[in-house]
Amino acid sequence: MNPTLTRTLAYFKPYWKLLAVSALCSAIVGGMDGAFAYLVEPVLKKIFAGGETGIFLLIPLGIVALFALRGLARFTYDSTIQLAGQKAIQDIRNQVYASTVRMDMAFFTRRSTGELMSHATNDISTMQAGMANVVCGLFREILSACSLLGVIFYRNWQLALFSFVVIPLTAYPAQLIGKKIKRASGRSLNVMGGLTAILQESFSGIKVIKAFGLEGSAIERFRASNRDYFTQYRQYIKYDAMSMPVSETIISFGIAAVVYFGGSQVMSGRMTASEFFSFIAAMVMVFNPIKKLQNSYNSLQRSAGAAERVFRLLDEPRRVQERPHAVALGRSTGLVIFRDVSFSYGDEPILDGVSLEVQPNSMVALVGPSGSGKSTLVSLLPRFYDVAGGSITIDGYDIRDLTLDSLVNQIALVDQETTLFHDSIANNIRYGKPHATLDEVMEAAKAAYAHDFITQLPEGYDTSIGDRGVRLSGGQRQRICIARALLKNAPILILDEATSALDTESEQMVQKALDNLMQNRTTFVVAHRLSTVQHADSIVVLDEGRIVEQGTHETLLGAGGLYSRLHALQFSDSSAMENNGP
Ligand SMILES: Nc1ncnc2c1ncn2[C@@H]1O[C@H](COP(=O)(O)OP(=O)(O)OP(=O)(O)O)[C@@H](O)[C@H]1O
Repeated sequence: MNPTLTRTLAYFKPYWKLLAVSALCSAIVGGMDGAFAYLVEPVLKKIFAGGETGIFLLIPLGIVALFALRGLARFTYDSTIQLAGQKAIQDIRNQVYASTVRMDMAFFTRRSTGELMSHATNDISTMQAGMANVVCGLFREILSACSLLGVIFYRNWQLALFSFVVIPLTAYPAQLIGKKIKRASGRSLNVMGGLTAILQESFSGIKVIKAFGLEGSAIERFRASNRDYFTQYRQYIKYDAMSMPVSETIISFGIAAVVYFGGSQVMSGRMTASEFFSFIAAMVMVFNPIKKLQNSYNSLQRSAGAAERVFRLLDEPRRVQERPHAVALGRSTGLVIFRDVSFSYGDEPILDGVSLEVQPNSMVALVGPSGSGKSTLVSLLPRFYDVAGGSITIDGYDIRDLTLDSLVNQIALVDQETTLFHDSIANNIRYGKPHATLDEVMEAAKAAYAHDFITQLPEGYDTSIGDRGVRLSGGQRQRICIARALLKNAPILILDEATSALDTESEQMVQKALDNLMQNRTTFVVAHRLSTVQHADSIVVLDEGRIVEQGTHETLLGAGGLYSRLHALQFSDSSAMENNGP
């Protein structure tokens, strides 16, 4: 069996009881199709023979009873199989989300958000449609076809053999068309990924689009992508619509031949008329499940394309992995050592031979020109990426030998993105410690200078924020992020340009909050504005991925190197701004 199909079907395993019930009911439905065709013969015989009024009256009652039983079986069959299908799809969707969220950062920089969203929504819906169609339809149609074929062969095996010479003729074009559908549908889904990416980008960047008056070109870009999707989908429609008429036309030749030969057998007395009717009834009925099986095949091809994409995502190797016997580190002292660390995102080396020892509870500032590798260096500490050479240790443990959970517990991060989720303020702060009490949340908010503005909001700590919630200023958002980090109370803190997006007034407030946060922690500060890091225990100057200077503000100024040049540049900038100011 096709490995994608085998893997998809494996998701049904936990729901085998539902499948068993549905299989039983589908056996009843399928078997009854054969019974109906078989009964045509004795019923017609009785009618044509005439006389037995009692039995004659029982026939309509029997028909109603059989249909009622078949209806009940079909209802149970349909509802149980759909339930199993939904449960399996739910598991796949959960697995796709969990495995995507757990991927390393390199994975997310390689793919667009829209593309990932498309996997979790469009691809899984397509898989769902295919699976419902196939798993729901396959078993019943096969049974139904088998029982009807039984009747056909029982009634007249020579005529049956003759009839079925034409049936394999339908298989070849059906298979050919099915393959084309798979290719066309795979392409249309790829374009759908692009479409979702444009939607996601333009809605999240709507401010820039408006500010630059780019609505027109955004609409044109979307239109072009939408047109592409339509073109691809048109291919799919064409093949899908073609498959049925082609096979039906081929089948009609067979039916004509069967009627001719069967009719001549009746006329020559080798078969009774009621046997012939029973044969024809079964023959007419058998094309229905066969056609449905062919539809299921097309649907299967389409969903196999989507399933392959979903499985490819699930199989994507995770570059950052937990080692088999990883150590769960308790609260560390915060001693961090980088030894001869090198790193690159692609071919270009980004960090080269970086060695740095950071003492517990000290503050180290990383400064240097844009692109010198400051953010990259700190992103290696929580293992957003793994070093290419050298090592990083916390309390003497190589971070790659620690469990991922215990490593993450050592580190709190505050960056300029101030990511808040669509949830209450209290719960946003709780991301730092999921089971924190409201008192703990408030204490953290007070230390982060956020308590006062939070209590002035309409619903205080229960106010909803994030994408669809109340609007907060950059400084307020940042203070909530700081409260979150305070609540986490990790021994190591990373501040990556935490104040660079703020104006001077809110920066002062955030700086006070940060001062509280930095107490008794090893702190890495990535900063553009040198004024914010003058009091750091150690200032590390990076240039083109190497440490070129290290020392305190005073010693570095005295040394007259890159730091003093950057400082002079910023100092002249700020005095120029003051001179030109209002
Ligand atoms: N996800 C990524 N994929 C590929 N290259 C990257 C990625 N992130 C950063 N880079 C590259 O790595 C280099 C160092 O970037 P990094 O952000 O670490 O520098 P930085 O000193 O923090 O810069 P800035 O001060 O402008 O934030 C740059 O050349 C950048 O283009």
